[in-house]
Amino acid sequence: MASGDGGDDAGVKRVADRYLKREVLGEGTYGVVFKADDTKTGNTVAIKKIRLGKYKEGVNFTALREIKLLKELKDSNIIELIDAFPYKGNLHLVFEFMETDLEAVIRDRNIVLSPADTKSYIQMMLKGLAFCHKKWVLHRDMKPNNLLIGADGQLKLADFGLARIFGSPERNFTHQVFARWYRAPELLFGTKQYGSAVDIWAAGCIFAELLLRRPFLQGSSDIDQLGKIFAAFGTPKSSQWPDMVYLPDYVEYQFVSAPPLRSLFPMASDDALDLLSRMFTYDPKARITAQQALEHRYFLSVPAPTKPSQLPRPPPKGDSGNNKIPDLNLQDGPVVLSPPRKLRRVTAHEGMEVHMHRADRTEEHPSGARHMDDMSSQSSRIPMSVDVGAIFGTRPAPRPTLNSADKSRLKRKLDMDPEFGYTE
Ligand SMILES: Nc1ncnc2c1ncn2[C@@H]1O[C@H](COP(=O)(O)OP(=O)(O)OP(=O)(O)O)[C@@H](O)[C@H]1O
Repeated sequence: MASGDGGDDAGVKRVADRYLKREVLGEGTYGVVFKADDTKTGNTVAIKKIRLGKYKEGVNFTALREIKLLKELKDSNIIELIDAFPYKGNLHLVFEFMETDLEAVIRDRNIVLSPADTKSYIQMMLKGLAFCHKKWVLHRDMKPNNLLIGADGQLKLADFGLARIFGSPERNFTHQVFARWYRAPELLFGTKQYGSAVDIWAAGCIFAELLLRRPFLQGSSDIDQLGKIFAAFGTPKSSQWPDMVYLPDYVEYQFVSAPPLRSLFPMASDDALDLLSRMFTYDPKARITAQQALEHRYFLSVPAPTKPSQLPRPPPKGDSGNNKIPDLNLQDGPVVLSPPRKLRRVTAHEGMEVHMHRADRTEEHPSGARHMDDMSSQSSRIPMSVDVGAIFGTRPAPRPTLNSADKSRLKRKLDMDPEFGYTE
């Protein structure tokens, strides 16, 4: 039981005269989440207690106004934000309670997902995205554990808009590294001006993960993430993505051609592959939108999506052993696994990498936007031989081979990113 909110002793605590706080459900990027009873409605809710920290000053103004907007986002595929209030120095966000999430579905080895089940989950995800994008709200942190599943089987997007309001104040190693796997290439190239296409890329990664039953592109650093993307889809040509060369962290990679998508997803239908390729379009301006994706023939062709109430689901969280994190080396061959949340064993080296990335990425918020004209268009050539097999995580990603000129040009990158080694 988390402490410090309510007035009473051990056991149930009352929060803001309305909620009876029960057990802690977990801790995420923004703070602790606990289960509670809403005495006003009799419903079970999940309360996210956000440590305001350095955002204390601003939260009363901008953040609370934005949160008010989030409360108005009501859709059957979005987690409802029921209430929001500051309490004892923390902001409390009250959400409808959900039994499980897509991460638990993907990694549950007892669950067999039929093509119709996958289609149903993807359709619900895209419906939620399309609704929010229509209202100009981005998610920015799409990943399987942010797709919650209710007792009725409905999948709902959680944490919508929070990344924009709060940034990633407490993003630690675990949260940073797994969020990376879903990052769009424009974000990895350091764009400051991004749009709903970043959510579509992430949604494509989640689609792929449902098909493969393991994370698709498991980069160990931002550069390695790009390497994994290029190994899967080929290096982008400027004809495919004309604005790419203007992005702040753009570097030119040695050309790698794309393997057939079919070779990466041998079991997927042609329609599924076509939709995937449109979600993984490099140029964010040309990437399919959520609404267009919903109109794609994948959703019109057989099999029809499974009804949510008939979808296979793991037992509700908190039931025996369901929350155990498997003890796995992520790069050791194909495993049924989605990003584990509470992987605490971090080597000093990995911790250092995260620290460096955090420092490097502090200006991600749109308020720090630089105009494209201000951005350096100088590029460095990184000869890089990428190995398609590496994207399956069966062996480490190949090291790029650099000559001395490359080395000095890339010194800054190497300083930032100890994972990015090189060989003579
Ligand atoms: N509405 C909800 N209903 C039930 N459980 C929830 C709800 N929201 C969050 N949880 C659970 O609370 C825990 C913490 O969730 P939170 O969203 O803060 O972080 P996370 O999803 O684990 O990681 P991240 O912050 O990186 O997204 C998780 O176990 C999550 O499943």
